[in-house]
Amino acid sequence: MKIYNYKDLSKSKIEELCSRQIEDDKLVEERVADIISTVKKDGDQALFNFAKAFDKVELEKLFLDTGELKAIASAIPADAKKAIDTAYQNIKTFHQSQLKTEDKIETMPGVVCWRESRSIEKVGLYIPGGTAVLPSTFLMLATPAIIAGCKEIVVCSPPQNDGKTNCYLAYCAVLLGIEKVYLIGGAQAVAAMAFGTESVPQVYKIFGPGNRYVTTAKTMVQNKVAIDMPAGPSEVLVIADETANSAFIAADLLAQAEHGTDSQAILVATSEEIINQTLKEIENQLAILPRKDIAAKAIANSYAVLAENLEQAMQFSNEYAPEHLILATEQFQSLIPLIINAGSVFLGNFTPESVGDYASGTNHTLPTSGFAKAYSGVSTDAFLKKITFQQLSATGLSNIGPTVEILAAAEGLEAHKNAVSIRLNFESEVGGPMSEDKTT
Ligand SMILES: NC(=O)c1ccc[n+]([C@@H]2O[C@H](COP(=O)([O-])OP(=O)(O)OC[C@H]3O[C@@H](n4cnc5c(N)ncnc54)[C@H](O)[C@@H]3O)[C@@H](O)[C@H]2O)c1
Ligand SMILES: N[C@H](CO)Cc1c[nH]c[nH+]1
Ligand SMILES: [Zn+2]
Repeated sequence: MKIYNYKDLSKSKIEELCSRQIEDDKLVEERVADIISTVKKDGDQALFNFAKAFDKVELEKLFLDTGELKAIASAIPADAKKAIDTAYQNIKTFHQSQLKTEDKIETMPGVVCWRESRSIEKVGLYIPGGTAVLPSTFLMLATPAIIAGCKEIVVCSPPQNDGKTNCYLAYCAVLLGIEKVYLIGGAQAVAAMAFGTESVPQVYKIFGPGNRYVTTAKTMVQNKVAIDMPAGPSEVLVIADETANSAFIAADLLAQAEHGTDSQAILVATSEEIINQTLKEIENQLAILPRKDIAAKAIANSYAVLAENLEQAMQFSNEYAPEHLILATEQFQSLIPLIINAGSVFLGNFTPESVGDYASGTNHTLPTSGFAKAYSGVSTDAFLKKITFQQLSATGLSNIGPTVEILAAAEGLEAHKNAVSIRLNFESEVGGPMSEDKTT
């Protein structure tokens, strides 16, 4: 892990450090474009072929049904079942609290405007399953989809070596009442949900994290379907001062590093000692990790920055716009107002990022690659559309009508003007403002 001194960093070096560009990005784009067009052309057959090529399994069918899911789920150990149930309850409680009805607003006398939510009818959820199967992602995506009231929920996850999925993922399906899990991974899963195949229903919006193939595919199908956001390889940025614990910081950095070799684990500290101690801790903790090779590569591609103070550290963090931001300092309260860009924030020395990954209740599907500058993480809102309504009484129309007539004339759109004038004239013909105002 390289160490930089913030005061020596030029603007262009900061930009380079904050960019998540990888050399073979172009190659991935070409491959993904090819996968998408093959799925569009060959449908199910392409999915069988890609499962063989990328997941090394010959599938007999592309999905597991309820009976199969129940049978697989029955192998789940009791403690895991209990842990999933607890995580589910917290995620449900937090996401249910996001359902809000908005007030009706009278913008002028007799002019009433409001918004109502409607669920997106057909949604597709991608559950990663390449380097690790992530049943936690199933909870994070399906729970808000169900709360929002989505009618059709299509779930895809890569097949495992036995051509099935594991008992944890199957248990989530049973718990959530999802009747089918499609055994499709990578860009081909995204293409299948975007365009539909003989077996896979087409959806209106695709959700879920994934590796570079999945994320690139999501960005490429956006002229056909909506997507939640680019949620690619995991990343964490830890801001630390002398009140932090270097063993805790190392553990948090390694937690995201073990997701994949392209994960990013960034430390921005106000003390050289904390950086050096953390690097030592990383070495110690790496040694005992089963996925040490993956984590070590991700750590090697990551870096530390020495900042003069916490405000400067925050400045770097806002430029980086991390998926996860950990404020490993007793001073975290004063930093909260300074946060501009971050997916999800973990406050103080006793809030490990892993709690948000699994069970605190917040969603772990979050923007990466700097997209936290513009996107939010998945929430119940992401599964809803907000439809605006307006209703005018006769008084309302006479109050607002002349304004609209003038604006329509200014744009040279006579028919727009007339849609107002015809009503105002009708009113004056029948004798002044229409008798009864029926504004809701
Ligand atoms: N941002 C978030 O919210 C968030 C949340 C959870 C996980 N993640 C990230 O999701 C990612 C999961 O990645 P993963 O690989 O473990 O699982 P994945 O399910 O995203 O990808 C596995 C699939 O990738 C495809 N693939 C693999 N190699 C390929 C190749 N050479 N060419 C074409 N396709 C190929 C295969 O079809 C395979 O099924 C990790 O990077 C993790 O950090 C992000
Ligand atoms: N850290 C991931 C989001 O970047 C989410 C996750 C799932 N399981 C463990 N972690
Ligand atoms: Zn994680």
